[in-house]
Amino acid sequence: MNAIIETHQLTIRYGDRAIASEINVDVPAGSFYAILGENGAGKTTFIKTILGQHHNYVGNLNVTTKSIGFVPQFRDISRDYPLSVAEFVGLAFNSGWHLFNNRSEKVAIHKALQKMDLVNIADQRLGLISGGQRQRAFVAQALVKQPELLILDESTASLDHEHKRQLLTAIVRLQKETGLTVLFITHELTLVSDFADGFLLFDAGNVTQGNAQALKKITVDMTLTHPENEVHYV
Ligand SMILES: Nc1ncnc2c1ncn2[C@@H]1O[C@H](COP(=O)(O)OP(=O)(O)OP(=O)(O)O)[C@@H](O)[C@H]1O
Repeated sequence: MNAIIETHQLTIRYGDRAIASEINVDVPAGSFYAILGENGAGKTTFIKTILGQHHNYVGNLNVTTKSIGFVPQFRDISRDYPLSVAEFVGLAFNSGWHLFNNRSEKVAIHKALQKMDLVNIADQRLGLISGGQRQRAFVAQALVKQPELLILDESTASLDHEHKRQLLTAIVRLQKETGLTVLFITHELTLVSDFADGFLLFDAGNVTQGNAQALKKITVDMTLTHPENEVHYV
């Protein structure tokens, strides 16, 4: 299968300091990959490099698409946030706070709302819906331009178990139906091992790649070693 992201001897730095060295990975187009690693291991910096926001690297990085939707880790939405869910999703087409969307944009917004099961609450204010619904709205905004690659940074971290699974189920359905490639940064091994086709593990400056079977094995090993909390050790 074709790789959507391929690296050869890629070393990513801040200043002179290597964050991750000699990365050799290839993520197949249409796959769902978990991006794993402890806090500070370099996951976000790798993603920024893919997004073209971080340029301090040597070696080869080949990303075959420019059509990338990104759901960042932190988004501060207060209860008095003024936009509706649909308006928020439509911001993907606008710079600043210009809220006019033309006809084809409105169709795309509606499709993205449908994909994330948000049509029924499209007119509700983003600040007043539940955390799970809000997380789906963030994903819908990233999907509105129909990206080939969707990158999610800890999008399930604040959700309860049921809503974590619901969000991942919706994303995997899209991945299978549309051929979308998904990179999912997470610390939640047990959760993601039920969904992912493979993983990239950032650990002490090295990056290893593995398939779904290897991910299951890591998950079992980690939860046996650290039964009290699977989350903090990856
Ligand atoms: N702007 C920056 N300048 C210098 N060093 C940075 C900068 N941003 C991050 N770093 C360092 O780079 C390393 C990797 O950080 P990064 O945010 O990529 O890790 P991460 O795996 O995404 O962590 P987390 O799971 O906590 O989000 C860390 O040691 C961090 O301190």
